[in-house]
Amino acid sequence: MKKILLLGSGELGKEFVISAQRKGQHIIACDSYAGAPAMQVADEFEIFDMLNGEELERVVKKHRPDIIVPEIEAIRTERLYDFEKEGIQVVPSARAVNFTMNRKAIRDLAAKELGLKTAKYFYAKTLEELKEAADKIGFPCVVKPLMSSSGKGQSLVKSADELEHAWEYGCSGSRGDIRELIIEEFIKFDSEITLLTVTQKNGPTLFCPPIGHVQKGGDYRESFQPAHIDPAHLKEAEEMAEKVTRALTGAGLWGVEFFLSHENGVYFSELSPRPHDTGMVTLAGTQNLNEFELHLRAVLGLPIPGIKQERIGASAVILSPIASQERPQYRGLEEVTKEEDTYLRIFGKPFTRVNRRMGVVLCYAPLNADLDALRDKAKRIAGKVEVY
Ligand SMILES: Nc1ncnc2c1ncn2[C@@H]1O[C@H](COP(=O)(O)OP(=O)(O)OP(=O)(O)O)[C@@H](O)[C@H]1O
Ligand SMILES: NCC(=O)N[C@@H]1O[C@H](COP(=O)([O-])[O-])[C@@H](O)[C@H]1O
Ligand SMILES: [Mg+2]
Repeated sequence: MKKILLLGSGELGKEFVISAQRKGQHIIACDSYAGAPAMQVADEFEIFDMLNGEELERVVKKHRPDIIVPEIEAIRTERLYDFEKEGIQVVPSARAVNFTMNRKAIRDLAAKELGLKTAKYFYAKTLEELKEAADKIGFPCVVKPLMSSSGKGQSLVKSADELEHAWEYGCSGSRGDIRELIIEEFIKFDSEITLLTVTQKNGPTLFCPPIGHVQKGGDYRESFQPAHIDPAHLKEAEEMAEKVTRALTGAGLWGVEFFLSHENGVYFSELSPRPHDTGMVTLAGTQNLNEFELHLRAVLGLPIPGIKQERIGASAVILSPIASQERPQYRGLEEVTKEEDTYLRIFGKPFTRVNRRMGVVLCYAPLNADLDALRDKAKRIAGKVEVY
């Protein structure tokens, strides 16, 4: 049995804990608030600010875990190098977690060192620098904080007079104390995918069938598997995923994000060194092993005999329309449960924010079924669940 310290306890962590406990592991779930989803199913929990290095060290010293599994980006990741030196396994590696928490580190590694194709980009430390960069990139362009996730602080800028707002919005949506943004060329992609990639301690890098997804405001709304893409594009994406995960080092499951364009090919966007929100579609049984089980096996160095697509699947999110400190309630459970081949996962978050993701609807069908119809079904059913 291993002692696993989970840093971040959202919906993705909750599923990971369930997989880990089913294999007899002991989990301490951490987050900044009480009653977080993964804490509800873990063996122990700790509530503290994971961006605070001293606090992080205190918790690591207290529990002496064998393995640290980061579940979010907002962690004092520099400290992870020390823990790794002391012999604790950091997942997938301290380097991977440290590089991916800041868009600058991962983007420069991918574009400059590894030569992967990405959107053109610049960094800006002031509004003036942002304006100069926008001049070079043109409109529309995308502005994001260097440190954020789930679309926080992100804006699509259509003209120069929107830059000031994008600057303010980006700075306010930034985690931590740095005031620096990335400005990117807007890629007119035809589709986007997440390529779940598994790096192993003893074994080759494995790929899941590609997951297609749709985002709104930088946050995922629906995903489906398999995405039907050009085999040449898939091959290119797999090669890029292999390169970037090798450069970041370590064992685990990664969500590697790409934009696909018929005209311009494959662009690397970014990656998570952990299960991906769009990968929740694998909870519909689309594969023999879902993304959380794959992550766990890779982390523990257990064999993965192969990844097989068993059926097609679609996920659609349930967002909160309200902001409240009260425990949320849900209407429409009968509406969902009367549907065939459908699962509902309410994450159990103890309070709401506007547009906070509270649950997901998962639908599946045989491999030869119509994927578009399945996507519509998942969205229709998710629309029947009301958070209040
Ligand atoms: N340069 C771009 N051109 C076109 N669309 C973009 C660009 N950058 C981001 N987007 C859109 O915004 C979405 C979110 O962007 P990105 O993945 O960089 O943000 P994020 O906050 O890290 O999201 P998450 O943490 O949920 O993965 C992308 O999936 C894509 O739909
Ligand atoms: N795109 C990253 C992502 O989906 N992360 C997932 O969302 C949780 C935070 O949710 P919250 O903001 O509702 O607390 C995280 O803990 C993780 O499970
Ligand atoms: Mg993303």
